[in-house]
Amino acid sequence: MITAPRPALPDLAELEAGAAVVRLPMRVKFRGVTEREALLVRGPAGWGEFSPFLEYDDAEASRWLASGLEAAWEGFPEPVRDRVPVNATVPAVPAGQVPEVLAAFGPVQAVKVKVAERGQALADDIARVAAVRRALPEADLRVDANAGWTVPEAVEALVRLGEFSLEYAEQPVPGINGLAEVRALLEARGTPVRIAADEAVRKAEDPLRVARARAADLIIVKAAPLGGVRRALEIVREAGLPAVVSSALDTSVGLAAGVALAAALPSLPYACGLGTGALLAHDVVSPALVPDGGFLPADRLAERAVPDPELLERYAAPRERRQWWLDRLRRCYAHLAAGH
Ligand SMILES: O=C(O)CCC(=O)C1=CC=C[C@@H](O)[C@@H]1C(=O)O
Ligand SMILES: [Mg+2]
Repeated sequence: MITAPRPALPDLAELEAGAAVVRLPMRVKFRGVTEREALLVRGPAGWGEFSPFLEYDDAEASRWLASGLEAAWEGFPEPVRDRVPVNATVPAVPAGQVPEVLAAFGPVQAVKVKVAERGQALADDIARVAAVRRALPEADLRVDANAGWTVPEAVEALVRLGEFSLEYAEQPVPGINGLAEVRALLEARGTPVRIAADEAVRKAEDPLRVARARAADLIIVKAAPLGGVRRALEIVREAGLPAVVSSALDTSVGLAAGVALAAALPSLPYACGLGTGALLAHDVVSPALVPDGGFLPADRLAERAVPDPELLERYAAPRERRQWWLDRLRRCYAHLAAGH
C-alpha cells in the first residue's frame, strides 16, 4: 500500500493566476512529439510542471498535477547526493543520425536506445544499437521497446541485441506477465538480459505488482506519472528493486523533480534517464538542466528550476492551447480534490 499523505490543495484561482503555458520545439522527434507543451505553476516553494502527454485521460494526468503541486508548494526532500549520473537517450532515428544525437548530450557513460518503433524492423534497431556501440565502445547500453514487441519478437530481438552487451532491456513487451515470460525464456535459453519495467509500473493501478510477480530485475520510476517525488520514493522502497529514475520528457522545471527523486534515493546503482533536456531545442530555464560531463547537478534544485520570464514569453503556447491546458488543469484539480 502506498500511503504518502496528500497535502492540502492550493487555491485553484491562485494556481490559474500563476500558470504559464509553453510550447517548446524539440531538436529531434521523440515518441511522436516534435513540440513539447507544458503548464508551469509557481508556489511558495518554487516552480512545478504539469505536462501529461496529450492523449492521457484526466485520472492519469491528475497524478502529474500532484507532482507539479508538490514541487511548487512543498519542495523536495533532502538529497543524499549532490549530482546524479545520466544516460543519453537516442530516439528511433536512422543509424546515420546517431552521432549527431549523441553529440547533443556531451560525454556520457550510459546510453538508452529506443527500439521496436512501429513501422521499423529489427534490422533498424540492430543498426541503431550498433552505431551507438561503435561511437561509445565502453558505454552501458540499454534499450527501451515501450512494450512494442510480442513475447517471441522480444526474445529474438534481445538475443540478437545481446551481442552488443546490454545493461538491461526496458519494457520489451506489454504487461507484467509478458515481462515475466520474456525474462524466463531468455534465462532458459542461456541468454539472460536484465528486464526493467516502465509502463508496467507507471501506468499500473498497483505499481508494486511488478515486484511481487518477480517480473523484472529493476523498475523505472518517473516523478510526474507516479504523483510526485515522495510517492515515487515510497514505491521504490516498497518494491525492494533497484530503480532507474527517468524523465517524462519534461522541461527543466519538471526535470528538477526527477533529479530530486534520484538525489534522495538511498541507492542509485544506474545512470538516470534524465538527460532529455538535450532533446529540446529550447527550454524555459537558463541555463537548462542538461548533462554536463554525464551528470546533472542535484543541489539548489528549486533555484535551478526557476523559468526565465523572457523565455516564458518567447515560448508561450498559442491562446487556444493555453486555454486547453487551463481547462485540463481545472479538471485534474477537481479529480484530486475529490480524493482520487
Ligand atoms: O529514459 C530516458 O532515457 C529518457 C526518458 C524516456 O525514455 C521517456 C520519457 C517520456 C516518455 C516515455 O515514453 C519514455 C520512456 O518510455 O521511458
Ligand atoms: Mg520507457
